Amino acid sequence: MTMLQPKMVLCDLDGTLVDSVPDLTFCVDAMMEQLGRPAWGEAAVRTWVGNGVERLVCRALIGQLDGEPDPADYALAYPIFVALYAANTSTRSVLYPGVREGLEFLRSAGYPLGCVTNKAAQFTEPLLRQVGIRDYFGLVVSGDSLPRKKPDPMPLLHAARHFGVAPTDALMIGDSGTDVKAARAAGFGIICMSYGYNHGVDIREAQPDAVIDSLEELRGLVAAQA
Ligand SMILES: O=C(O)COP(=O)(O)O
Ligand SMILES: [Mg+2]
Repeated sequence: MTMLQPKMVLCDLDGTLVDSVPDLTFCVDAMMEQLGRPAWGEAAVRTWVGNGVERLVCRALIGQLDGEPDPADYALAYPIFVALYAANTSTRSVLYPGVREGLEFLRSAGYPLGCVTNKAAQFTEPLLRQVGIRDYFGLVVSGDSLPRKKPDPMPLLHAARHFGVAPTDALMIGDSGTDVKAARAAGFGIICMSYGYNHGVDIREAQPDAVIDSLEELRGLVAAQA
């Protein structure tokens, strides 16, 4: 692959920068326990992350990716989950290896950086601060910051406008088909991490422009800003 020369880089959060599944699993399982129902464990929860907190709660209630829970079950479960995750946003969550080095490289190479996640803002901001990477980002767009979230292109296009960059000059780094769809719809380039959450499916099937194993590999893929 030839060196990319974007003018802005946006990073997804869960499964790209932070392995948040240990906290999300703890909260899903504690919620299920409070509801008097069996826990799911990390392997199941890992396949359910990526479309925001509401969908995660729905999936835990029905035990699968697609479909809707009973509205009364959801009304009971959602506030329980939110309270649990507010108290366990970063207790067990860690940066993936190479993330800090990758962000350092992008910053020193002169890129405006944004974080675009489907996680609700009340959790995104503390998580970024608590894992020590909030200051890399000139803009953070959460799942509830705008009327539509990924896979809609809206949050990506909002970030491009914010930084005054044409979508065709923008690069998204993600881990899921949701990120690939949003990037394609926005006209961005898209590189995916091999290690993230994509509902148990190999991200190569979504055909991003490249798949990498560590954010540090960006050194060999994107050029410094002129
Ligand atoms: O599903 C979520 O809450 C967040 O997922 P994302 O950071 O990968 O967009
Ligand atoms: Mg993700």
